[in-house]
Amino acid sequence: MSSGHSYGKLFEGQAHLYKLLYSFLPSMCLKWATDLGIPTIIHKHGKPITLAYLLSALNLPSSKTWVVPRFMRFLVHNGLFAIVRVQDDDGEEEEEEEEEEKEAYALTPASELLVEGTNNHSMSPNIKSNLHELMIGATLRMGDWVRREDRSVVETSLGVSFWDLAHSNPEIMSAFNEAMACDSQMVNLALKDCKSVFEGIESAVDVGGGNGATAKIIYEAFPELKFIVFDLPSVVADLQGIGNLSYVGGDMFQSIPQADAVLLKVQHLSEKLCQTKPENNTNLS
Ligand SMILES: C[S@@+](CC[C@H](N)C(=O)[O-])C[C@H]1O[C@@H](n2cnc3c(N)ncnc32)[C@H](O)[C@@H]1O
Repeated sequence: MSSGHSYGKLFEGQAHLYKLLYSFLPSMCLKWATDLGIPTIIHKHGKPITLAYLLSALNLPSSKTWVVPRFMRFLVHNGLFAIVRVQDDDGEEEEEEEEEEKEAYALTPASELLVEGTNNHSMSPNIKSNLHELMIGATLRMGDWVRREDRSVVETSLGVSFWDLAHSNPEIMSAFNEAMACDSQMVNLALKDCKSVFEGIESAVDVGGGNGATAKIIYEAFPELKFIVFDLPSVVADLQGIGNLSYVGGDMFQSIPQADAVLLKVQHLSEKLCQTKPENNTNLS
């Protein structure tokens, strides 16, 4: 070969390529488990769930049940679930037979964060929004995006920016806001241990604060704090402040309101960066 790599190295390179090629599979299986509500099923079961119970809760066509143990094992390998041994209680009628140990699927800390309906820090809206087919479809167009003048891959893929898409499509906007809000609920957990961070501060601004989910959590803990949620005018237009919590519209790349502390939790920074030339990004450092 002209590059000079030995055949042995090229075989290793092929294995590495396959690894990169299929590295989207953990994400897709994460979406599969979230869409089917498997973390919630396990949680409601109240203990690790055997395959038989899981299949009965999922109620899939019989032609598809073979998928479940394979995907579950893959997700166990990736840390989303754990396998434990339990006494056989799979509900099948086995009269007077000795109880047998079976494998069962248990929640890990990661999948516990995907349980829906029982706590206020479920991350499943985040999974659904970030792995939405429109977003995944857009990332497939990165090659086209760099060849064109489009500001973002979403624009290359869909013809409009993500924000224009979201503002004209209530379903996308609400999925996005839910994703951001559930991520913000994690602040609740952090605040329990880190209250000192806000002590001694009289005012704060949450830049790109969305619908104020993070702000409300902090405001509840520190009602004396003058808290501004700063976001695009179209985002905050219909939002009502309360007490010391207020909403201000504007463009963070032009200016932001004065405050003692600035919060910047903008998960889609890459999207934003794709829309902003590097010399304008110094504000973000
Ligand atoms: C990923 S969301 C984060 C929302 C919130 N910080 C949270 O964590 O839940 C990014 C936010 O930045 C806002 N945003 C985008 N461009 C902005 C700009 N130029 N000025 C102010 N806010 C902007 C968006 O409207 C959106 O609400």
